Amino acid sequence: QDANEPTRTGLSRGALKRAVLDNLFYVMGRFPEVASASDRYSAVAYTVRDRLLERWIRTARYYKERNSRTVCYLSAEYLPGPHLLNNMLNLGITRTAGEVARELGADLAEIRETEEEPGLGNGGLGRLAACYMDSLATLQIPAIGYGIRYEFGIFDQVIVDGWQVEKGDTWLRNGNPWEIPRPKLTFPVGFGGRAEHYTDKHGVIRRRWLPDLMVNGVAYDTPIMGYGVTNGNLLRLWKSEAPESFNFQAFNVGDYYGAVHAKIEAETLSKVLYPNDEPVAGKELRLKQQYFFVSCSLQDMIRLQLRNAGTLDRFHEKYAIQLNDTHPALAIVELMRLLVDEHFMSWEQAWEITRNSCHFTNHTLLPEALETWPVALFERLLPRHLEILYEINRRFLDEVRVHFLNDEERVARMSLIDESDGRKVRMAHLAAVGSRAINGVAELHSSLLKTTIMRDFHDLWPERFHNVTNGVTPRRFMVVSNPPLADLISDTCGHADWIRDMRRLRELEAHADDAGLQGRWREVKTAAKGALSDWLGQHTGFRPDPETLFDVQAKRIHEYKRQHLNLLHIVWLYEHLKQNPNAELTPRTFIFGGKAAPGYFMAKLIIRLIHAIGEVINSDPQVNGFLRVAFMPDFNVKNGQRLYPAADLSEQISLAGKEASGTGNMKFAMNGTLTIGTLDGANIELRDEVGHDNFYLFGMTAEEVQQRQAEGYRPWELYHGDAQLRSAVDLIASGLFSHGDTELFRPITENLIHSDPFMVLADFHAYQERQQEVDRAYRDPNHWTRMSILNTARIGKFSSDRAIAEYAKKIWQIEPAPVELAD
Ligand SMILES: CCc1ccc([C@H](C)CC(=O)N[C@@H]2O[C@H](CO)[C@@H](O)[C@H](O)[C@H]2O)cc1
Repeated sequence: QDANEPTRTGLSRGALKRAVLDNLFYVMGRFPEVASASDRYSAVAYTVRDRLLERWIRTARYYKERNSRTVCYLSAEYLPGPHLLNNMLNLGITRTAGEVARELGADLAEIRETEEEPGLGNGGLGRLAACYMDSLATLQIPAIGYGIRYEFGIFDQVIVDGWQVEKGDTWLRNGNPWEIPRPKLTFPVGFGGRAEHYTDKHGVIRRRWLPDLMVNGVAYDTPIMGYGVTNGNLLRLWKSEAPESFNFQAFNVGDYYGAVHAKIEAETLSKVLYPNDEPVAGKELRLKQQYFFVSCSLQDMIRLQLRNAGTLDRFHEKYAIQLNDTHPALAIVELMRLLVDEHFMSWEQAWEITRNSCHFTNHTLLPEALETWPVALFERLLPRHLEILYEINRRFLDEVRVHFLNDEERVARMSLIDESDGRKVRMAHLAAVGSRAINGVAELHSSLLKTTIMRDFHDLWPERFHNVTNGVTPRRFMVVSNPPLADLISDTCGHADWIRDMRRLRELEAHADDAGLQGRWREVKTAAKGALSDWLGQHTGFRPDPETLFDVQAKRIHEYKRQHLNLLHIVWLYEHLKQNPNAELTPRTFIFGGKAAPGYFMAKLIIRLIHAIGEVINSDPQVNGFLRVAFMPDFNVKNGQRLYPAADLSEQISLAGKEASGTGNMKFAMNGTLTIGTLDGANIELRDEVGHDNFYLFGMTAEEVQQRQAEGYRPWELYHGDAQLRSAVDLIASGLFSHGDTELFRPITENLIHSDPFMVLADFHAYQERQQEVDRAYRDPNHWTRMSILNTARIGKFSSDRAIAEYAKKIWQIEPAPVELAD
């Protein structure tokens, strides 16, 4: 360490080593001999954090001085994953940190295992928000990610006798070195009460809200650094607290519960994440959570703009607000309330500012996932907002009537209020009316948006509709997850620029048939499979054989994602092998991963069936040389990073038209995994990019699905008409996989025969045939490896950098604000 290198921010091995020991001593109060793994992790984390803060503060000062236009990403969910290794990569100190750890007799791999991830999300939507925050910083676009600092994130999944059991996610029990509490940044948020007229000091009659319950929102900031740049953006998450945490009066009269009641009440707001990736009707706390973080975020944005510009007149020029699905859609009404009621703007000016500030992304077409809230709940919780919402609706429907004469049906269809069965607020309609841009997350999804759930709005405002196909960050899902592959790619391409510009991966194409590269490519994959097998061995007691084909389906358990189609094929394969012991088959291990929403019975039963089938097959000597089934418990970002590098085949088999995009499909393909999938979501674009010969396609198209459903789908006819299909279904119903209990899986088999809403039986044969093709192809390693290399080489489009560059150009009209490290 040279003498004048600053200790707190030096990046040399000496400086880092000094800093780790200092943090262990001065922050953790430990010395190496007695330090625990978690102490060592914290000491390293604080060392890395110090080096982030310098760049972060430099960025914050730069943006303030220029009052740069800023993206405000409002999301009820974020899945950033473990921070340590990602931040080391962004600072370019991964290798040095590894050396320092070794010098201190520690092991970076052990330290990284210690880190708890902030599981502040359910799945795709939450992880996408995190990928986008990474790319916004890397593209040097000023951005603030606003959300909720749930004390308990998504549950930890443990499997007990084949059943999912949810465990509380105590991610904060060892503290969180990556966040900076901002107690001074506290905003009041009201609930309930009533609205009234009053005359202001200028004699103007105005409207105001008198809530009868107040809570405080306190900010917690997490730096989000860019890769290879100085820029660092902000993830600002809100924690709810009671304005007065202890009521002494109550205490003095011995009402001890009363003394802390308000505190408990208030803190429940940010206590726990709703573990469903589809709405549960009328959950009051969920609506309160949504309003809580939206109000804190908008009050903070107004504070910053008044500080920097002294006026709100150009609020929409300063901020591009992105609504991550309908969960933050209340932002439209709350911004109107703040501008009109608290900053005394005219309705017209406030509306111009609001609808030119907001942009809305839809992430699902599933009717049950479109949020609606009972008007009665609004009346009670947010009376002033309901008034404003009625006024927005009145003016909007006038516009509809003018545009579509004599079409009251359309007016009723488009209204923000669904007048049928108990009057509900349609949050997707509010989001559309109050936004200047509406986008889907893959080409098929965006076009289905315009022809189905948002059809009327597209008829009215075609210019507002866009598509921005999802993307994922290569930093976490290639370089951090799969360093050997990243090194091999950089060696082959002769540069690491692909990490910043994934189109450069195309340079791999020329080497796809190169025996040397092919050999090393297979070694990297096999090593990753070995590491995954070891982890599964330790955590489930079953260690798959890395020599088998790893066929992986990892995502939330949901019937539209059709994990049960995968299982039906496995049962068919099992029966086929039992009947044809000499059948030629590539030894394969089917690996599943994914959480089920706690209240979703069928999803939990599917997890039980995966384990039941695995138990029988894995212990059947007649087949277990060729067929194995494994379940990775607690699928999350951290465990996903073990899976993506280790898969040979990725299952993207949703019913066409149901998966908005999918992002796991991209993460697998980036790591040289081939895909078997339907023409759904981003699968379509992925297949077009990697080449139709390098993708295993099967099944109906979205049109064919719609048509088949329109004609009336009768799954029982397929069941009765196809012996192979019937025997596979019957084998599950027979009790073979449930110790003779023919009741346990009846809900699944009955559902398949009598309703099969996601048309598993209709796509079965196409799927089974395509899987046979996969089986044959895998036996030709050169051919398979060539396809694997071409998948990685041609995956550049699916970088979240490309997606964010598209949002910046098409949706937000924002320019980068590059910050230099030195003045
Ligand atoms: C109110 C409960 C709730 C929670 C989350 C959601 C999300 C919209 C569900 C979700 O995560 N959707 C997924 O979003 C990904 C990112 O765009 C897409 O890639 C997936 O296809 C989509 O299912 C809906 C309803």
